[in-house]
Amino acid sequence: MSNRTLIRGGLVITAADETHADVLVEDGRIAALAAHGSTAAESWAEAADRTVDATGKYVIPGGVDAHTHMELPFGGTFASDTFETGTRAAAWGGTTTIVDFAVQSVGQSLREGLDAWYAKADGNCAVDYAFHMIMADVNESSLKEMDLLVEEGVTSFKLFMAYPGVFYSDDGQILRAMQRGSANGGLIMMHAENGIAIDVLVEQALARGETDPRYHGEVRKVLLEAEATHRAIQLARVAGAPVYVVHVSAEEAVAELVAARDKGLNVFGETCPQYLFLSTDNLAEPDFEGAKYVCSTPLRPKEHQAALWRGLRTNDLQVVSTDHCPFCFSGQKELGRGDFSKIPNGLPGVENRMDLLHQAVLDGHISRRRWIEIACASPARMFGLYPKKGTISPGADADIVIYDPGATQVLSAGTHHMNVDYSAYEGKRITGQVETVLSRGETVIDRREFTGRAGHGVYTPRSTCQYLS
Ligand SMILES: NC(=O)NCCC(=O)O
Ligand SMILES: [Zn+2]
Ligand SMILES: [Zn+2]
Repeated sequence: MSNRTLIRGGLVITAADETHADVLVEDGRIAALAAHGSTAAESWAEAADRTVDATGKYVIPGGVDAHTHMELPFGGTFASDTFETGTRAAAWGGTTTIVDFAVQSVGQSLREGLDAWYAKADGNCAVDYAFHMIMADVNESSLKEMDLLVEEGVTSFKLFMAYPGVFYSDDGQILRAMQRGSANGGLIMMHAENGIAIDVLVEQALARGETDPRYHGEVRKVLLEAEATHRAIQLARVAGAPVYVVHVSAEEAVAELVAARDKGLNVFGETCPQYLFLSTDNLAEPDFEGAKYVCSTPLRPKEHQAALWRGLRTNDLQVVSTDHCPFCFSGQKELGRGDFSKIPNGLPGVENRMDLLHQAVLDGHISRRRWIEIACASPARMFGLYPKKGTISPGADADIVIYDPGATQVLSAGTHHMNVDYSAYEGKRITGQVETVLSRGETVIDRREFTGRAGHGVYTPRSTCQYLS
């Protein structure tokens, strides 16, 4: 027997439309939409097993966070959210799909790395999940394996121009991976920073006794992000491949993307809430507090934010992901006391993205529909999940958030659900809050109570990029 939920009275917002409509959910999928009070909607009300009242609320697609690092090994420790805690926090924040990064270490096959990530996530997730593959060892054998992964639904590969000796690939390796991706449909995601030059500057800074967290931002220079972004784009052109630049933070890097896109190239960019809302002022906080804000690419001076917002409005940046990679201040960030280069890189944020971007709507940076586009629809299209994920339309998975646009909240480690002992946004006032969340029709947050379970979330294979022109 089928199971029917009716979501009544809300304003349905997708990337394309805003409509006053009721939404019928049947067996985990969206069955139909109809105007409030229409004959169809009234007939559903009689037949529904359950009705959710969304009067005065937004009815939006569940968020798609295309950049998370649950349990990532980094700098001698592990990101503090497991798939269980991290996906539960994602649900609390209105995100119903994450795309996490499986890691190939040097000397490993892609298969070994990917299987390890399947095992970490299996049976533990509260919301649906998929994987990108980090390639740390591009060689004949791993290049061949890319074809198999694309067939299996792992259709994107992150390469690093940074972190020599850990994840770094040289230009020849990058070109080869791009050529392979061009042939098999895999999308190359690029961490664009000149890591060789950065390591020289790190060594020189430490030799001068510059050990505080703020020097992390000073050595990872804007020019070295812009140079790497430019180089990544030129390599992609040579390979005839698209490229997606992750965690863009600098105005000069945005300019490289704009110039390439103006030429009609399939060059894409993602930024993250930390670059939109935080700055080098945070990195400079005294008493080692700046360590909470150490990530790469680094936070930039506030003046860069305008270019990021503009890029999001003009679609020169298509996606906002979190790069959620939490490390506790106590015991983890502290590994870098006396040497900023030993601070594990990454910020928590999977729970905060939808709210921060709603605040950006209220602050006039983006429209409501653009909020849904950059947080739900575009990441789904970019990574082959659309329209199953990222929208509210018949046939799509019933991943739905009832969002209260008038509720107020204060972000804090005292109330968040991420497994980390600080909030990067401590004390920030937000208007808007997730009220209820459905994941494939199951209620995982019910009027601000967690009703989900580890194991509800399923692995979701992806098709290739749906964003190419
Ligand atoms: N971004 C960051 O600082 N940590 C996670 C790893 C990466 O995305 O480069
Ligand atoms: Zn990165
Ligand atoms: Zn990352």
